[in-house]
Amino acid sequence: DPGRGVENLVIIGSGPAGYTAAIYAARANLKPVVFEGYQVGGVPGGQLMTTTEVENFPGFPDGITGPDLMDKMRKQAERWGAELHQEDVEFIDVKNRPFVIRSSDREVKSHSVIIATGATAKRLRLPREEEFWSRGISACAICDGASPLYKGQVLAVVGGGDTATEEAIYLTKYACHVHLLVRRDQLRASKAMQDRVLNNPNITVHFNTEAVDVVGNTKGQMSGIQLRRIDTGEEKVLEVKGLFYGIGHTPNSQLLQGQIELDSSGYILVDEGTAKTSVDGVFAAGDVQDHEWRQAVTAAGSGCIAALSVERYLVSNDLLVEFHQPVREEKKKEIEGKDVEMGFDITHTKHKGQYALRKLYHGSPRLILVLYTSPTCGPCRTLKPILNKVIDEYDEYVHFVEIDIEEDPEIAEAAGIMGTPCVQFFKNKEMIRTFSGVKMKKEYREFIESNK
Ligand SMILES: Cc1cc2nc3c(=O)[nH]c(=O)nc-3n(C[C@H](O)[C@H](O)[C@H](O)COP(=O)(O)OP(=O)(O)OC[C@H]3O[C@@H](n4cnc5c(N)ncnc54)[C@H](O)[C@@H]3O)c2cc1C
Repeated sequence: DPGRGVENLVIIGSGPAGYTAAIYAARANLKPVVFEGYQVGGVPGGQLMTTTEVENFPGFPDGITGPDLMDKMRKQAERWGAELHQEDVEFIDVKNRPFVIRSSDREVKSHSVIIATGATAKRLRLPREEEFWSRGISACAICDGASPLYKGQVLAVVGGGDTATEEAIYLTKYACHVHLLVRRDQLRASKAMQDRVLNNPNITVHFNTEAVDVVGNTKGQMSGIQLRRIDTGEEKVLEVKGLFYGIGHTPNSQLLQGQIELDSSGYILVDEGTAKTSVDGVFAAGDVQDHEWRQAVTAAGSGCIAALSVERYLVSNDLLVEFHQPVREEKKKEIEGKDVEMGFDITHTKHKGQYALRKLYHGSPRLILVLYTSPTCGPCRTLKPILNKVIDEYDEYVHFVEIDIEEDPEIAEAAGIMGTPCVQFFKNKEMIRTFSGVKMKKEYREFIESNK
């Protein structure tokens, strides 16, 4: 209990900036408390959880997937004693001291704060966007591209920058053709990405074109996009089965509005070359204060600067309480592929693969929770430990099966899975509820509680 109930440092965010700050601060024995986020500003691990290969982060000559890189950063922060909570910060007061930071589950007082909340993908706000969200419209090609809904179909991506071009190229792995819809008469993406898109026969680029709305068929499925030419005003329907957004990001600084200085777009203002915000003791790192470079390595670098600045700040204000880490408990083993190969046993609660699902579907007297995942889906990695915890609480009441939709595509298709992660509950051979995406722990708990 350093400082009698007041922490040295709270870090908000768990992208490269947040975890790097956590590693440095934990190594300096500050025992930082990290709010990793959960839903409001993106998943724990941040934006790299939504990408496949990261080929420009130093130290990985053969590249590394975004989720693997973030797993490593998280483990490194945990190893040095950072206290991690997968919760969104809902309220912060940096006008009074000590600062107060509150999530759904706890309130923490702290002498210093690092804001590393990154940025969130923008939406187009089309009239029928909500109706088709996750049922045809997605903001994450990497998470949803492999789903049966999009495989072998004609798809569209909106945007003209690096995100949109990367998504269009990625989707050609699964789609039969990809249309790239660009409002301007040119691409904003880097020259290398432009060349890859323009030379790809499976991508058609539509310049001066905007999406006006989504079109559905009589079965309620998405069947196309209403397009408008910016230059002529001409409208037409482009037949596609999926629409992916790649139109940039909004800084996650809403929590700080009215408390520290932000620029007109909402980016946190810091003194040039430092992590110092307009409030002494509050520091900012990563994309939430950087609209220019927006890279994993620059975010990590600024996280390092922020943590070192916090240490100096605490020392110079005589606030630092050193904390020496206790030995940590070993973590519970998660299910692995080999558990499946070792044979099916209905007395076990956790299973994997279609064989186990079929056996349980026909033979389990319990509520069955099926988690559909895909290998490149970052949010799936966020959800797994959360579900694991909830399943442990209801051990004898539920059976759990994980289905990888790339390994078992026919199961995913039969179940109508349109994106990952997706959770379905079955009881007495009937599907009784679907949860798409990552939900709050309490939503799964409440559903199990009332249906166990
Ligand atoms: C598709 C894609 C591919 C990319 N590929 C590369 C690449 O190859 N190389 C590269 O260098 N960069 C790449 N980038 C850019 C890179 O991901 C970002 O620059 C970097 O992740 C920014 O890190 P960050 O720590 O500032 O924020 P983020 O990664 O955005 O993380 C923000 C964190 O804050 C948390 N958060 C937000 N609000 C709250 C709240 N209220 N309470 C608690 N937590 C909160 C979120 O949950 C998240 O954990 C890519 C980005 C995208 C979208």
